Amino acid sequence: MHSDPRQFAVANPFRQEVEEWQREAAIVTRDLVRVFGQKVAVNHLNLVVKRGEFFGFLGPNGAGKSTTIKMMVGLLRPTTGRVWVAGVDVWREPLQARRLMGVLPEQLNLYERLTGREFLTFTGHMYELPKGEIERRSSELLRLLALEEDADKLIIDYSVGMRKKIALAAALIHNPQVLFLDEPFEGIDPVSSRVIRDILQDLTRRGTTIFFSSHIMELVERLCSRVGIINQGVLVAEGTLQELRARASGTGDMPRDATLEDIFLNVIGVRNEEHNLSWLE
Ligand SMILES: Nc1ncnc2c1ncn2[C@@H]1O[C@H](COP(=O)(O)OP(=O)(O)OP(=O)(O)O)[C@@H](O)[C@H]1O
Repeated sequence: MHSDPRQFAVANPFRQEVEEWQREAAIVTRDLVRVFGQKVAVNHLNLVVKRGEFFGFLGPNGAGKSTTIKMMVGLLRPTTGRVWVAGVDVWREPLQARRLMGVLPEQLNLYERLTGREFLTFTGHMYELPKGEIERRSSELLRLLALEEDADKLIIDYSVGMRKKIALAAALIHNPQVLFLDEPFEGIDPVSSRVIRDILQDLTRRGTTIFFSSHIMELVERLCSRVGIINQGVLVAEGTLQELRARASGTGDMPRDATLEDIFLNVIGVRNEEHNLSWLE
């Protein structure tokens, strides 16, 4: 181990090259670890997400998805390891990193006593956007996300889906380079779900990188250019859907037209067994 970075620079002749691809990538994690007591929630995660990718992050309940996202966005300090977003070290230059990213966390931390519109205005000011621009972007986001009618209602009176949508609007208002979304479609109705999908696809076409976690396999299959699967804190598969399919069918376990759900269940080791309650006759 090289604890002194200068020592590392001398010892590692590839350092410059490494730093170059780090700058070019949208997200890089190196040996990311998070331990809670005896529990290793994330175990030496090494991941590279390229700019403009729509990356789906999958895993069963408790696999480590939210913990990973929290470490990536600066909400939870890693036990060890490092994270770069758009070339910026998230834990060494947190303010600079925050400007480049939009975040929809799992647990929404909203200002309940503000109206939806006030919350967007507040967020826009935080990112030092000009007043006129904040108004323009807020109105457009509220209209697109069908929140116009409730824009002047307090957030405390919003439904689960409305809260998610206003949080998403706040994550988008500064036009971030990298967007982190933890379960963005949970609690969202089909109409808004379609709108959000369209917005996200448009964003990636314009070069935004999206890293999102979801349990909705069909959506991930439809939207994502690449997928990572985490199980018990370990990244167990990663690639395009075609690559994952080819790998799985190469082992003889999967048909060539396997769905993402088939691949997911196979990778995390769920066999095709009957699941019945013994006491139901
Ligand atoms: N603050 C915490 N204190 C202790 N343990 C935690 C804490 N946060 C997460 N964990 C544990 O870390 C593991 C990973 O949790 P995490 O929330 O990252 O999973 P997840 O993949 O997002 O799950 P889900 O799909 O259910 O949201 C779990 O075992 C969880 O109990």
